[in-house]
Amino acid sequence: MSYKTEQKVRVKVPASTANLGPGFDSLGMALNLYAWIDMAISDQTRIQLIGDQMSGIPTDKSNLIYKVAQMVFDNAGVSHPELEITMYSEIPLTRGLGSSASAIVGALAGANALIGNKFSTYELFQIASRLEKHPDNVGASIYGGIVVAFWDEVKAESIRIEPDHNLEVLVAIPAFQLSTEKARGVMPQHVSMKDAVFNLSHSSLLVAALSTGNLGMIRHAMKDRLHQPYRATLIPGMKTLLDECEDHGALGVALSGAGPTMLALVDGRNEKKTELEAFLQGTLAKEGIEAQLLWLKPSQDGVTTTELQSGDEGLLSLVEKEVLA
Ligand SMILES: Nc1ncnc2c1ncn2[C@@H]1O[C@H](COP(=O)(O)OP(=O)(O)OP(=O)(O)O)[C@@H](O)[C@H]1O
Ligand SMILES: N[C@@H](CCO)C(=O)O
Repeated sequence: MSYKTEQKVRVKVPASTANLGPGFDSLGMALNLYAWIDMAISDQTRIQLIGDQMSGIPTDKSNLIYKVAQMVFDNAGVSHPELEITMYSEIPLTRGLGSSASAIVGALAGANALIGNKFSTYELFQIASRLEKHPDNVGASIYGGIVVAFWDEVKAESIRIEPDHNLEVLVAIPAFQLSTEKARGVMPQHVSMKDAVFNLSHSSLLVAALSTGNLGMIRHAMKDRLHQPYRATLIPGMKTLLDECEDHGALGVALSGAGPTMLALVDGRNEKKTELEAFLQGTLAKEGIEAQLLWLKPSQDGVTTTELQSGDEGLLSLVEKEVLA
């Protein structure tokens, strides 16, 4: 079988926040912070990573994006061992905003586009869930919006929910990194039936609240007993934020993904935004943690790809001119 081979593609992929509190490994929301990847089949592999977020990421064939792209080609039965890859990302690395999912999804979409989109979006979601081992971040980065999903180690299924147009997101991104591996390592192997029921009822209610635009219900629903109490030992100040953010204007608060970023959902019409900012930053500062605050929105768009023409400007030039959008 032969495929139309594109020369060069550009992928834009959103960041994501996983869990939203009780929806451990099953709820994700795409955020309007993005990574871009240019990918082309080449005669020699060259990997260029642009920007501060990329520091420490390898630029040889051990790079995750290169490896995931090769997996797509192998699955399709084609061989393109040499690739030219350029990536620029606004998504902070290893902070709980889905940087690894953005790399996996971006690589899958880019490589798939180069071979004429042999795989459907659903098939890419299956591969991405298998690679990431949970579908929440990758689902949001692929489909955009809010994604409810499961992965049972054989297949993944998901439904997208449209985020309420008043929903805004304030994130506090600590200066330190926390790997998902480490944050999963502090969780117990078994939980009580009581805690399991607590989470399934709260997660179900949260999904219903988000689906119906019942923003007032979020403060009751966004509570978790499966992972946050354990992970709070890794992030000083987290327990205070979980207990008190709602008194300072948040609709609800959670650890973003595996952390260390803290995330507050906010009604855009709320007048206590400055108070919430001060509370988040002040609480972390009291523990000696420097944190960057960012106001974000849910990203309606999931991953997108465009075919580049020979005259199109490269990512580096667009980043330097600050016109990348
Ligand atoms: N652009 C990239 N290229 C190659 N590897 C990357 C890239 N982005 C992330 N990674 C890999 O993913 C790791 C971070 O994944 P990890 O799951 O620990 O955090 P995260 O994805 O940022 O947060 P979370 O999964 O909690 O939302 C990095 O240390 C790096 O190994
Ligand atoms: N659901 C995952 C997201 C982080 O990758 C976790 O909380 O470990």
